[in-house]
Amino acid sequence: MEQLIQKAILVGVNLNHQDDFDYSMEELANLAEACDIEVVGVLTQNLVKVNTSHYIGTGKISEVMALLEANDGNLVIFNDELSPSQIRNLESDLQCKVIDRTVLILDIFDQRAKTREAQLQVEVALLKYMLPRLIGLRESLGRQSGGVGTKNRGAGETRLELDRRRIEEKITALSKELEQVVAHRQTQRKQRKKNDVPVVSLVGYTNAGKSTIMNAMMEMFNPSQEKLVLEKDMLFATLETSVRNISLQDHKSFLLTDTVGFVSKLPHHLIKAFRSTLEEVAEADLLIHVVDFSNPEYERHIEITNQTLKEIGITDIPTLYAYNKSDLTDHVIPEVQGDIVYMAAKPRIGMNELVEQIRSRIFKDYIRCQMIIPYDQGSLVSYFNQHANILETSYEAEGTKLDLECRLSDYGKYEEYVIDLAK
Ligand SMILES: Nc1nc2c(ncn2[C@@H]2O[C@H](COP(=O)(O)OP(=O)(O)OP(=O)(O)O)[C@@H](O)[C@H]2O)c(=O)[nH]1
Ligand SMILES: [Mg+2]
Repeated sequence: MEQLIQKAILVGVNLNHQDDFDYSMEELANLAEACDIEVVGVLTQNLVKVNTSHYIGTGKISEVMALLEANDGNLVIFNDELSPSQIRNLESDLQCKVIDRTVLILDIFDQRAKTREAQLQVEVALLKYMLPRLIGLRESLGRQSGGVGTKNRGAGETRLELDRRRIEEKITALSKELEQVVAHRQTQRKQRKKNDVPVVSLVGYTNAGKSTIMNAMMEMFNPSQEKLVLEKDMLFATLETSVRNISLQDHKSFLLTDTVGFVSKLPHHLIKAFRSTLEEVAEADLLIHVVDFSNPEYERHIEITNQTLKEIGITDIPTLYAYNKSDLTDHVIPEVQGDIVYMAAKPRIGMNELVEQIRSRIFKDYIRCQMIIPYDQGSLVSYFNQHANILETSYEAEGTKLDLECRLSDYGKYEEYVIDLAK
């Protein structure tokens, strides 16, 4: 473990006046903070085209150097992914460690990953990020030793070739292990699917309040049964998908999943690595897109989240928007406007409204009917008591008479006992 306090200069290039540039620099500072790095200076440059050798213009290099010296900095963080040769050139000119946004995000994920699956996913992403950088290094060594082509391998080159092979083998081994973990989870998921319970997934930008909503729901509908999930004021508090059963008062139930949040410029390898985690989301019947409505940039967050969802192939799942943290705004809460619920999960305002909106969207396949269940089928009555909304129970000569709302599939199964459809 490195004990040295990291003091960083952030460097950003604003290519052709991107309107989200300032915001992405602010976010870079938050990412650094999440890695326990102190930001001691920021430098930006407007460019029409990046400088292939150093990313920033060579004139700017001395400015970075001056900032490093003046602030005792020992690290430079670039807002965009750098090529292997750019990192090399910058490090040799600046005489200090240079990293990019991608490494920062990978590092946060690496620190936070707790389950084996998340750890494997992050490790694969890290190795995949390293691989081309290693090859870049090999190319430069090859050039130095004057070797061209593959016949004339220098000693250094061979070693790197070995390193490269080792990394590739490791990626293969880890990917295999990951596949097994994923297969296991898929079996569990299939099992759940068979039970015919709707799945609702919380999605959204990191720190929007997804885990807080999950916990609030559990408090309301699943008090003692299962563990709460971690909610914390930091980026990427949640990395693994948790699934909890939410059973409403009328015994209609659904599964609620909480998962990793998104951020702009999420490294491609990472999105790919987390695809299996996000498969849960892909199979949801309803998405709750959680938005930090108190964040001035909330519209941008919505856009980035939708874009990321699209990248993992999620486009046509009905979506409800939870405009969370509205307690920090002037907006009246709770309020429902179409697909938007203005609410605040932390002080528990608008939770009932949110649940009502979920309910009206996912329990469409319920049917109201009356049944008479013979007295020798007592277990069926208790089944319905647990899995249906019983509106009235009375005892007739032929059996127990239930006026109930039950799942269509149960209705089909026990149609022989139905005496009347909805009144
Ligand atoms: N004021 C206020 N704070 C909230 C509200 N909901 C959540 N928070 C706080 O916001 C922070 C982030 O909440 P989380 O639930 O961890 O957010 P998340 O979306 O799960 O974040 P990641 O797991 O990092 O993607 C925590 O400090 C919460 O206490 C709210 O309605 N109002
Ligand atoms: Mg969370």
